[in-house]
Amino acid sequence: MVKENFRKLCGTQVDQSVSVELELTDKPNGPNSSDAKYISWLEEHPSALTSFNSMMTTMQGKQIVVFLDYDGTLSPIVSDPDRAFMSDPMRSAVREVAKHFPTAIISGRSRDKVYGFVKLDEVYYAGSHGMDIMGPPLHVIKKSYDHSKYQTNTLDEKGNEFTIFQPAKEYLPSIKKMLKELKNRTCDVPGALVEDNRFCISVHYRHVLDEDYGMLEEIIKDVVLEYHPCFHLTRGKKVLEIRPSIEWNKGDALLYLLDTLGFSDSNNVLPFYLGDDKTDEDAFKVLGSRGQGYPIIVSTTPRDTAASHSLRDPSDVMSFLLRLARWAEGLP
Ligand SMILES: O=P(O)(O)OC[C@H]1O[C@H](O[C@H]2O[C@H](CO)[C@@H](O)[C@H](O)[C@H]2O)[C@H](O)[C@@H](O)[C@@H]1O
Repeated sequence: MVKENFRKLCGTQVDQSVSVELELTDKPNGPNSSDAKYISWLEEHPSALTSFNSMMTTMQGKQIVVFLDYDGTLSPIVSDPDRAFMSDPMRSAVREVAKHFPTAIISGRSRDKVYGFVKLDEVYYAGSHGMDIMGPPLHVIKKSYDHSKYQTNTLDEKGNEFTIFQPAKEYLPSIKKMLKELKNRTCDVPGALVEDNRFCISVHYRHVLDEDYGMLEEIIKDVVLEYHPCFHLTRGKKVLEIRPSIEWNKGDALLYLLDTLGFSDSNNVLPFYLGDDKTDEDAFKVLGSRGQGYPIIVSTTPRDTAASHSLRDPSDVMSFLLRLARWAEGLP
């Protein structure tokens, strides 16, 4: 019964890191079958580097806005989540892009943690899968978004004005309780790591032995069921994430930021969204349904995706950002 409920909570989502592993080891048609699959997938999701010039032909007269995921996009996936540092060259590339175009980072991490990794004041940040947004000050731009209940205008330490938008504010007391409970109950599962992402919680199992995984899953589903239906569970790369059950995801965060930047109904905006994980698919779909911009998936393996284009890894992402910045300067 509990298991059934747990399946309901998780939906039919598949842990992509698991499917990637299967893909790499299961090569029924010989050693090159995964390469062949990747090549045919590339035909449907061409590289944003090789398609760069043709993409740019649609840019004329349009305002580019750049949205970036963090883990797996601006920083490679590493075994210790606290050490997913951004390289200096990547930081420079993001800084270059942000000089020319409004740029935002939308991550599952807490906003403070992403800022701690990126350390750039010239970009906007949306943490907790978009449930904690630091965006442009609302009084200076056209505002068509009515979420004043969750918005506050404020100043940063340097006196810059900005707006904080937190649509899951009222869930904070429950999240704190869950966090404590999860930390207490998982401390006997070797390798399990509970990460506080402020408006959501990640439980990492990358270092949990296969034989202990079931026990960890049982603990998490017990805790989530206690708070169900106010919270639900989603899956990422070797991580289970507990999130408030509000209708708000990275796609909504993208729309909110476009709106606060003054582009809610504009046909003259061209958003790029670069991301590697399932949660980024919500943003890809939003761009698809607006029929605007370029959703770009970062992946070395073929994946089911709503993205139109692809990049292989963070190093490709860096090349793409530098190319975009050069294009803005009128350089080839
Ligand atoms: O939306 P994102 O910025 O992509 O954040 C999603 C999750 O990323 C982090 O976990 C993932 O990256 C870790 C570091 O490379 C890796 O160790 C882990 O296995 C991955 O799942 C982050 O720690 C999570 O809290 C985010 O939700």
